[in-house]
Amino acid sequence: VSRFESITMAPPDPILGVSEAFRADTHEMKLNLGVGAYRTEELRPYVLSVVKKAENLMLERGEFKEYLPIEGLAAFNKATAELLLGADNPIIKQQRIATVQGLSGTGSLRLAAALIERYFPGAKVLISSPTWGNHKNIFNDARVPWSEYRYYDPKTVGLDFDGMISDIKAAPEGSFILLHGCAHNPTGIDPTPEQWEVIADVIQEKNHIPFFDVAYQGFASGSLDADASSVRLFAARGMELLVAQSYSKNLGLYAERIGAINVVCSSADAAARVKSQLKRIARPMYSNPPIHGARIVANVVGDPALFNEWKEEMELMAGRIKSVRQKLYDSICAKDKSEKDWSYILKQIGMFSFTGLNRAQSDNMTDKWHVYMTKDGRISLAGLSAAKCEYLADAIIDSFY
Ligand SMILES: Cc1ncc(COP(=O)(O)O)c(CNOCC(=O)O)c1O
Repeated sequence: VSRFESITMAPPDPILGVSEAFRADTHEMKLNLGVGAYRTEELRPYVLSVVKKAENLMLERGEFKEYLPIEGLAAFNKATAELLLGADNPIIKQQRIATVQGLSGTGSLRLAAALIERYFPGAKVLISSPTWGNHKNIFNDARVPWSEYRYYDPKTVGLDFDGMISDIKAAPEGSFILLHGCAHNPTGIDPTPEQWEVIADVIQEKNHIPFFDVAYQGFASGSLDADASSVRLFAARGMELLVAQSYSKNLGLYAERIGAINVVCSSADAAARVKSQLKRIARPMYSNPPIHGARIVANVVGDPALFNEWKEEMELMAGRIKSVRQKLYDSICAKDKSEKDWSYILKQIGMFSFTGLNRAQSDNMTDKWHVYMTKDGRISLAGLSAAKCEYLADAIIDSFY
């Protein structure tokens, strides 16, 4: 008998498991709207041309593969903080931001969770209901207690703003409030600028600590600055805050695992101490981060021509998703004879659309129509081509009624 007899089979991941089921399906019309990864109109993965150019540059230079410092590549850390806050943000000159390169967004969130567990015993993290499937796992494994704030209103397929505010108000003083900087996953529903102001007010009032998860900067609207406006609003108020970043989507560096954790502090001295403890957490966890993705980001941002080309490519990606969102909406409206108002599909932003389909209806999408999506009704528009919108509209209408 094996010594590992007590280890049971783990269930498939709610998001990544969808792709496994998709691959096993042999139906010719199958459609993978599960994982949040960008696809071209031909439904193929996309390596940005600026990434290829940067990699060619790096190959020509023949760079070393020595260990990075625990905190990562300095040029990357500088670039990522400037992208987030704006290069001319006084916080950067005042050295009030602690930036540590992390293993993409997930690893950066995990470093922050470990810091909270170690230095804020008993503090809770409030996460949106619903939220990205891995948030709960990250805080559970880091032994950080969490609870949910209301976010999605199924009646309006919109934001339950009053519920969100009252839950944040009701949380114990000094809680961490996890906020999606832009392109909320899975709902695609973002607060308006006015609502962000109120969210900042209540967080300041209750002495909470804002904790942003920024996984789609530039990818949601096509503009790096617009997509960082929520974070910059809080920073401009002089609030201390945490921000996890990821370059998986906006630079297409998914498997390179490149991101960062940023902690904006009220003084340079506090930032230095926070950075030193983030390093102390990272060292026994993975010692130091991978260099390739960090160099790509540093090279793209560091070269004005490449930086501009990257911005154009982000607008292209965001643009394709916006147009396929519009085409899906038009296809549904053309087919659906009921009075149902589907405009929520247009109001949502970013890679995902929350269709409002419940679990049974989502199952029908897969079982009958071979459309693969997460069971919460989320579809990744990045995996949809204009050519497939009619078919998807038929599937959605069939599943809804
Ligand atoms: C809100 C959020 N935070 C963090 C991340 C972290 O991504 P990564 O660790 O790749 O940077 C992601 C990426 N999710 O993409 C997979 C999916 O939802 O289908 C994310 O959506």
